Amino acid sequence: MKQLIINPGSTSTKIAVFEDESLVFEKTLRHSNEELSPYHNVADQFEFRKQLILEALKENDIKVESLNAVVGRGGLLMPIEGGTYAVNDRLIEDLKTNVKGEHASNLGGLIARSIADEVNIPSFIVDPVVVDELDDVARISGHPLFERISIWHALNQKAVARRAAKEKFGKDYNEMNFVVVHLGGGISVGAHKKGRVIDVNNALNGEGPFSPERSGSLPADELVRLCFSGKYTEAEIKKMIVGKGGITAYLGTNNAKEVSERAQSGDEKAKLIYSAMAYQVAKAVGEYAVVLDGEVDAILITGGIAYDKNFVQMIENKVKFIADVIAYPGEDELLALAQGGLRVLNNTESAKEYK
Ligand SMILES: Nc1ncnc2c1ncn2[C@@H]1O[C@H](COP(=O)(O)OP(=O)(O)OP(=O)(O)O)[C@@H](O)[C@H]1O
Ligand SMILES: CCCC(=O)O
Repeated sequence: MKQLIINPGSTSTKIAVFEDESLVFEKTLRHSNEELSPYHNVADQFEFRKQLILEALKENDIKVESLNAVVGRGGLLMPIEGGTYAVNDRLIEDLKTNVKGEHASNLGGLIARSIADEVNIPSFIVDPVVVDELDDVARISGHPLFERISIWHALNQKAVARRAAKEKFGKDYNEMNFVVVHLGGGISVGAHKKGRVIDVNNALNGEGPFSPERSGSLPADELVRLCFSGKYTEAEIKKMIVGKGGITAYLGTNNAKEVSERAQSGDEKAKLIYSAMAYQVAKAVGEYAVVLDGEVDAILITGGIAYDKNFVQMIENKVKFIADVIAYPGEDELLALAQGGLRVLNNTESAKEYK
């Protein structure tokens, strides 16, 4: 079975073609702040990203007609259990209307369906960012008007945790306790207890460590003051939290690799901010280790920034007293999406219906 896989992230669109589980072709289409800045919202990037994908397929002589399915990473939907979902009209409607807000992965389902429909093949999404397995106690925020919700890098965190369980421990994911850290354009840290993620920072709505383009948790009183200062619109303040927060706000770039290089070549501000990001991630690891009652089999660090050994080392120095740190740079998301689609195409699983 040949599938096109589409994984739109905040700063990139990763694509691949798999023949069953074998990779035929893979490409990361990177999008700089400058390229994305003309688009007012994520949905406006639909045509831009779709055309880049079609061009990449053409350049590599892959015909859309040769595909059996298209799988996209989705999306900010209603909270749902994990699994593979057929992209139905309801799902498209919710992605188009941003039912739970804007997110790059909303484009995954939209572009997958659009390409698949042209050649009459099925389209799917797998383990979207809204997979919700929180313990009830973790939902309590501190005020009844605010409920904590689960928005995180579910697909990659789970794929990496399954891989570590199998490769490093020879066990099933459901037997293990891990703290998993995803370091991408956004950062999420999750407590995986016997196959369920019982607590995780909402990486999209101002919780947890800051990241290349998100502020993470901010001092609440200061934030309220800013909101009522009359200096900023609601949209501008939201952008300070997601899109133009974190490293982007401090250093004017969302490129952590560039910041790492600047830090190493003597830029003191870059060094301070980059170290502060590692410091906040390490603090979060400690927090989620407590969620697991200190029973942590390993700390897994993944995502694009995990390619930076110095950054991983900064975290490891602070958390190695908890458990061993294992780095999985990049991500297993493309394969995880392909496997999700394949389970349905091979009839080992039925596609779930999004209602
Ligand atoms: N060798 C490296 N050293 C430091 N940072 C790196 C390195 N390679 C990639 N990165 C950084 O990783 C970040 C992108 O990570 P990733 O590709 O996981 O994010 P994304 O898919 O765009 O967003 P998200 O993971 O939040 O959905 C960028 O800031 C990039 O500069
Ligand atoms: C929080 C879900 C994934 C992301 O936006 O980085």
